[in-house]
Amino acid sequence: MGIPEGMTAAGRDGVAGVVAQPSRTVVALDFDGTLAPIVADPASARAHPGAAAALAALAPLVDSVVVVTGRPAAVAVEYGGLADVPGLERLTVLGQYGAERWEAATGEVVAPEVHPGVAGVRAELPAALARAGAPEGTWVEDKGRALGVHTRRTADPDAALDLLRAPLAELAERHALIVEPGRMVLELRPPGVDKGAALTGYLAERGPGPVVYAGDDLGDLPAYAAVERRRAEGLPALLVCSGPVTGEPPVRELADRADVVVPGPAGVVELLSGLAELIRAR
Ligand SMILES: O=P(O)(O)OC[C@H]1O[C@H](O[C@H]2O[C@H](CO)[C@@H](O)[C@H](O)[C@H]2O)[C@H](O)[C@@H](O)[C@@H]1O
Repeated sequence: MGIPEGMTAAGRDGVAGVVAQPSRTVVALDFDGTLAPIVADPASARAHPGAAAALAALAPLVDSVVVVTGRPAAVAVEYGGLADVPGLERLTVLGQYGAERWEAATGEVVAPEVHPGVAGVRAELPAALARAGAPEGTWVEDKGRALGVHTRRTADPDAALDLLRAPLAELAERHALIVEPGRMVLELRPPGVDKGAALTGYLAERGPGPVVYAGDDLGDLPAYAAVERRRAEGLPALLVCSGPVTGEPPVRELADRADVVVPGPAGVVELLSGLAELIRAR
């Protein structure tokens, strides 16, 4: 059975709600650290080998499945192997914290104009990193409408983050961007969107019903808050924290608010499979 022990009472209510009303249930999932194991090189990240199959088994049983990610939507689709998968014909991917939207039905990404501040940050970032003394291994991920500064491959990733936080905040602010902190990364991105707004907008489209959300990082906290608001309205919900399997500590704020902490993407895949099993067995 893929439903882990030790879930909160509210989480058990969430599971019961999903099983009672699958056709009204939205299943929302983060990508890196939740569907895809964390790896040192962001370009090498790929979904857990069982992820697409678990999603494809669950999707026809529920209202909808949506991936809500900081990645560009097209990148999550590619790294997730999520295009042209039987069972995932209705999949939605909300990328760049909700700024982009990809639908399996069209295979296209819809997104607004790139924020003008991104070009300025892109131009100034190398000099800003040099001035700040960014250690060897600091790596910039250019996501088109945002830039991520990764420290995972430096000798001391946390110290590197501490060193870079203030200079990157100053650079972002001068170009009207914000800094989104994550697991060994500081992302300079436009304000006005986050996973909470993205998920709230998506849930409003789908109507009232149970919701499952799984995430692993600070950027998932606004989505947790969106789910907690639904729960306060009396709708069943299940909050899942995908705990790190890399040796790093879990994101405490997330683990403390989750109904259950599972061991990384393998645990998420098992839980999704367990939900599908329970729905089919009802
Ligand atoms: O919202 P997510 O799907 O969780 O995306 C958040 C960021 O994830 C990626 O970085 C993280 O995963 C990398 C690959 O495992 C890892 O090397 C890095 O340390 C993590 O922070 C991605 O590179 C970013 O673009 C996403 O915004």
